Amino acid sequence: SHDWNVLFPLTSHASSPLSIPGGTRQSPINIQWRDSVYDPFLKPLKISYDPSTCLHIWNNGYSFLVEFDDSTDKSIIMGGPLENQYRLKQFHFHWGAINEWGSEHTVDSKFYPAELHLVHWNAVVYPTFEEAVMEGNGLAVIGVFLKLGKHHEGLQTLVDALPAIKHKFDVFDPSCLIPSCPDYWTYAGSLTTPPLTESVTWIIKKKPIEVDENQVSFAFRMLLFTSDGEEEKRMVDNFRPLQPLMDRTVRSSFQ
Ligand SMILES: NS(=O)(=O)c1c(F)cccc1F
Ligand SMILES: [Zn+2]
Repeated sequence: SHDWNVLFPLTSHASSPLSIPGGTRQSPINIQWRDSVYDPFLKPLKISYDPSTCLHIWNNGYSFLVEFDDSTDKSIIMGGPLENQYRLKQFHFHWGAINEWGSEHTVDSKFYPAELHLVHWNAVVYPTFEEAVMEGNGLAVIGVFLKLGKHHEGLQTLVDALPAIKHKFDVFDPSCLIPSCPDYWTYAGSLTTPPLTESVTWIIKKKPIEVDENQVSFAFRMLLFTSDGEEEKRMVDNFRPLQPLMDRTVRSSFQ
């Protein structure tokens, strides 16, 4: 796994004291189910995505991501622990070389073979994604665990596009990758890749989605970290090590 625990000489913005990685709210973390605190004031998460905002899928050398047109409020989430609505920018996955590990977050120290992150930014308060990345309430990421089980139709659409990685999509509705069970945990955290800024309200769904062996192994593990012509390095184990909980409480939307 990549250890992004490197300290960056990040410029601090006069407008907002930037929390440097190695700070007090880093991600991912282990979610100890019995230590999570039910918060009755947490609202249900409201998700409304417009499939036509889907742009393309590409390999950024660290994961593969599907990017969305975030120039309007067509694909947004609101409610849950969030004070504003947040715009969908992209989703990506983290996975392991084998099915024993791969997720970034763990539940009672259990790893899942992969984890989906749907990245949203607070376009109500900040003019650009890049600025939101630097602010404590700038981002909201929905985390969904993947476990091995039956074939997942929605994911297959993505898997089919992977070989031709720079793939133009016409439409894709990422809500098909989110379990219908409304239960989630939430905590204040950070990006798990550079710049590791402490700007993420994490919303981790309690229920995993099921995908079959081939979808995880063929799809994710055929991707490469390297570009054409370089000596091939399979893209696996692209997850950050667990970070200390420090002075944080994980809240649950369920009892
Ligand atoms: N892994 S993560 O969801 O924290 C993440 C990234 F990888 C990249 C950009 C934003 C972001 F939020
Ligand atoms: Zn991620």
